[in-house]
Amino acid sequence: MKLRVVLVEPRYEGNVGAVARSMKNFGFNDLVLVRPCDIGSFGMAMAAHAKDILQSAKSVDRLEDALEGVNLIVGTTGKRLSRDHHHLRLHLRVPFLTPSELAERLRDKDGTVALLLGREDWGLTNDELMACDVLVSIPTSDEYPVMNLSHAATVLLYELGQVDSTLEIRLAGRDMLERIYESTDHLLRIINYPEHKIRYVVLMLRRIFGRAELTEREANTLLGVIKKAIWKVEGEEDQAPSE
Ligand SMILES: C[S@@+](CC[C@H](N)C(=O)[O-])C[C@H]1O[C@@H](n2cnc3c(N)ncnc32)[C@H](O)[C@@H]1O
Repeated sequence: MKLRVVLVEPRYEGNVGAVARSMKNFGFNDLVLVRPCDIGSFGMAMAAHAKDILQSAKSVDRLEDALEGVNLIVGTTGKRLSRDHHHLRLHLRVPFLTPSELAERLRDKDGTVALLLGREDWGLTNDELMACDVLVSIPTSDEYPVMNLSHAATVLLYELGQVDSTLEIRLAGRDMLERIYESTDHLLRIINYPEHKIRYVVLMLRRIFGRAELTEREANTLLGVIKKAIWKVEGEEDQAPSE
């Protein structure tokens, strides 16, 4: 398992430096910053012996660019009991894990996992959280659940640093998953599935497959089955006598 830490619009250079330091402490080095604040001497000082990670961090304008080549997107939040998050949990059934549960799930998996950490003031938006395959929340006190960005990163990196990846099973790439969703959409259309339900079914598939952490082999098999069904329906349409 390879880990990419993605900080979304960090506002304080000290936090960015402290995250870089923790990354090096636990053996990670892939840091991507989405529209970050300027990072000057204070940020560098906070990075201490991890200045190299800060210097090689990639800055991008769009979250999508930070997720290039990623197999699994993990979102983080301290606000786990709000109504909005209940919505995410109940309706979309995005799994809500503790850091050690996440580490357990990633054991023996091969692929790139993006760990998304949010803004110091707002965290991650609901749309950003909804785009995640898995959500993680560090169990903290109900009285004050929200941690400092770099402290939260440290707890998560500690757990992910313990993940044993000796027997690696390759996770499906997101491009392969996108092909499954597109093909399913196409298949539903050609069998005249009710138009208004198609979007919902495809969204549901996204959630199910997001939770399932499909391997490359499983995704390939599924795509093969869907393609075969499309081919069959289209073949029969071609052969049907015209009216
Ligand atoms: C200061 S917090 C964001 C505060 C914002 N008001 C909120 O509640 O989302 C900054 C980031 O730290 C991480 N974070 C803070 N507390 C956390 C917790 N208990 N579990 C997981 N991540 C946490 C999340 O990435 C969050 O977006």
